[in-house]
Amino acid sequence: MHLTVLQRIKISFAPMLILDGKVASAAVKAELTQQTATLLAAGKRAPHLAAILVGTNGASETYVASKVKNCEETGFRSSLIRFDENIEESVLLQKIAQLNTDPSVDGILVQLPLPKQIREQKVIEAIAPSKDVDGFHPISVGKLVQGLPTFVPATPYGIMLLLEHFRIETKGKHAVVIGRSNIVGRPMSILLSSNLPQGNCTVTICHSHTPDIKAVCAGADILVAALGKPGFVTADMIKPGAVVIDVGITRVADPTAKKGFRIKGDVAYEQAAEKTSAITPVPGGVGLMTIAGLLKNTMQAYLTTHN
Ligand SMILES: NC(=O)C1=CN([C@@H]2O[C@H](COP(=O)(O)OP(=O)(O)OC[C@H]3O[C@@H](n4cnc5c(N)ncnc54)[C@H](OP(=O)(O)O)[C@@H]3O)[C@@H](O)[C@H]2O)C=CC1
Ligand SMILES: Nc1nc(=O)c2c([nH]1)NC[C@@H]1CN(c3ccc(C(=O)N[C@@H](CCC(=O)O)C(=O)O)cc3)C=[N+]21
Repeated sequence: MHLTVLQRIKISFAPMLILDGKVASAAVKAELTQQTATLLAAGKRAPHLAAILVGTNGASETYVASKVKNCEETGFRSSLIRFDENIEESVLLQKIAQLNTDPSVDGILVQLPLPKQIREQKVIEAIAPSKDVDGFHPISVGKLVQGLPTFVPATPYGIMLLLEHFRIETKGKHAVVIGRSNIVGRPMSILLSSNLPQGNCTVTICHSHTPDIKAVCAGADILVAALGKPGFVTADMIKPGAVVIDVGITRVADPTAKKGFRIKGDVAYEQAAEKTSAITPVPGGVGLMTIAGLLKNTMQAYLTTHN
């Protein structure tokens, strides 16, 4: 059934809320910009993020460029270190070792995915945990699981910040996370089940072996889709009034679009939105919060070594 916006407002308790990543990330960035200005006024240096990009993957280029731009907007220093697609693993590990001991660098990020000849796990474990602003190092993950202060992976961290910004009540709710990757689904499930203000959910985590995933999702008060299958979540999988967080970012060819592609989320937005109480748009939702989470981690890395 297709309803106009006005009809929807009339039949629901409250109008559907768009969880706008532009608005929430701007609030996070404004706070960080203020903090940086205070540091500079006190004669201290700005936080410094070093981002490493291997090869010329189009999407990775876009994300890293955006991270660097956001650093600049916040008054942070950033260094973009580029390597050829064919570099040897040892060269990358050597660079990381150098950044680990460079006192002018607070955070180190190696953009994933990496080319085949490089073992991702080796790279993740080479980063000093004190500079691990992606939160992918096993020490960071272990602390997260134990509920200890640490760097939280930027995407789930950004989602927690988004929920906080829009004052979404999570306590006692049933959250379903689709996807169990180390960078999104798994840490997301840990945060939602933690006793943080935006946690205290009962969490179900789904993956490619989950039977009857539609029914599981339809039981969710909070549904996080992070599987990378455009339009996977359809209206029949949504409990009326649910909060839906769409993490998916897939480039789908579209000759009518300016760049020749369009970005699609994991949720069939139009049909889903009619049933939700709140939903994130793609683009303009979780992606922007990921960058906000990364910037917050970089400030935290700076403060722990400068205070
Ligand atoms: N907005 C942002 O800031 C970010 C967006 N992303 C996007 O989020 C999406 C997920 O990323 P990422 O976690 O890295 O992806 P991965 O490919 O690493 O993980 C996908 C997960 O989804 C599960 N999955 C795949 N197909 C199905 C299915 N049909 N039913 C149930 N589960 C399924 C997989 O299960 P199994 O483990 O069994 O294979 C896996 O656990 C991508 O679109 C990515 O581009 C990623 C990072 C940041
Ligand atoms: N070491 C590492 N850390 C990461 O955090 C990491 C990574 N590797 N590899 C890839 C994923 C993906 N990711 C995104 C970041 C920003 C947007 C983003 O800014 N999205 C905007 C724009 C989207 C666009 O125009 O492409 C939006 O959704 O509105 C999206 C996705 C970080 N990741």
